[in-house]
Amino acid sequence: MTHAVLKTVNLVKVYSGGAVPVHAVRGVDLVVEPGEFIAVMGPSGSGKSTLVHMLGGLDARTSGEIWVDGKRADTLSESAWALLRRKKIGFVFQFFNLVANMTVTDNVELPALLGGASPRVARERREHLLGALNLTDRADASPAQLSGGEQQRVALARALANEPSVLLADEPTGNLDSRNTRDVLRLLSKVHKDGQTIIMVTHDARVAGLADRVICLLDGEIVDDGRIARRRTGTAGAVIDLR
Ligand SMILES: Nc1ncnc2c1ncn2[C@@H]1O[C@H](COP(=O)(O)OP(=O)(O)OP(=O)(O)O)[C@@H](O)[C@H]1O
Repeated sequence: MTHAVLKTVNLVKVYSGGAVPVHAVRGVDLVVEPGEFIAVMGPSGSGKSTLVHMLGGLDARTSGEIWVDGKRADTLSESAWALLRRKKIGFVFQFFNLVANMTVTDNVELPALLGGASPRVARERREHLLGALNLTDRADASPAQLSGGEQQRVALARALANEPSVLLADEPTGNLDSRNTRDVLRLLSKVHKDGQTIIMVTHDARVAGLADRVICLLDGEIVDDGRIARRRTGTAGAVIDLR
């Protein structure tokens, strides 16, 4: 029997720094099976980013449990979380968050090296990813020399360099024009077909149409959780035309 890639039990986040506590996530129970592509939707302020950040250990939970690859994660120290993240979790954000003074090559190799890969393995993965993402000729560029779409593709390569158990994406196309959005979605769809588990926050119903399961949050609670029937071809690209 396979175990869940990610699991939460009664996960809660309260931001209590301000005058009034904000209950951002209220008791979320979630099981993510290997290979699922989940879109997280819901209105602004419904807790999407908070939930996904907690799943990756970027935001501490207030109470509840988080399990990553069958291991309890919410009780880990910050440094142990960082280690787990390097090995198991890839992140892509709306703003690309590349290291400005490093080349594309170094941006992509760094997480693999930090995750314990040998220089040879890091180089091989980088070559493969940049090739797959059509970025080989940009390998020596710095982020400032790249378009937004190219930067997001580099961010995707970086997030995948560790061969993570799960890719967490927070509005990955939120800052892109329609052509670059299509390119990034095509890539997400491709890695999903290759077996990558993905959880993606999006406001865009067309983007969510790529996923095979859509979770809707409202006021920090899951109010809908539905699997989308795939076409007979087995592709999930039923809503956005990725050709
Ligand atoms: N660091 C913080 N301190 C206090 N409150 C916060 C913090 N981060 C988020 N919040 C609040 O938590 C709630 C959930 O925010 P969150 O960003 O997770 O929602 P979201 O669904 O991702 O919104 P959006 O679609 O606008 O990005 C909101 O009320 C927000 O104002």
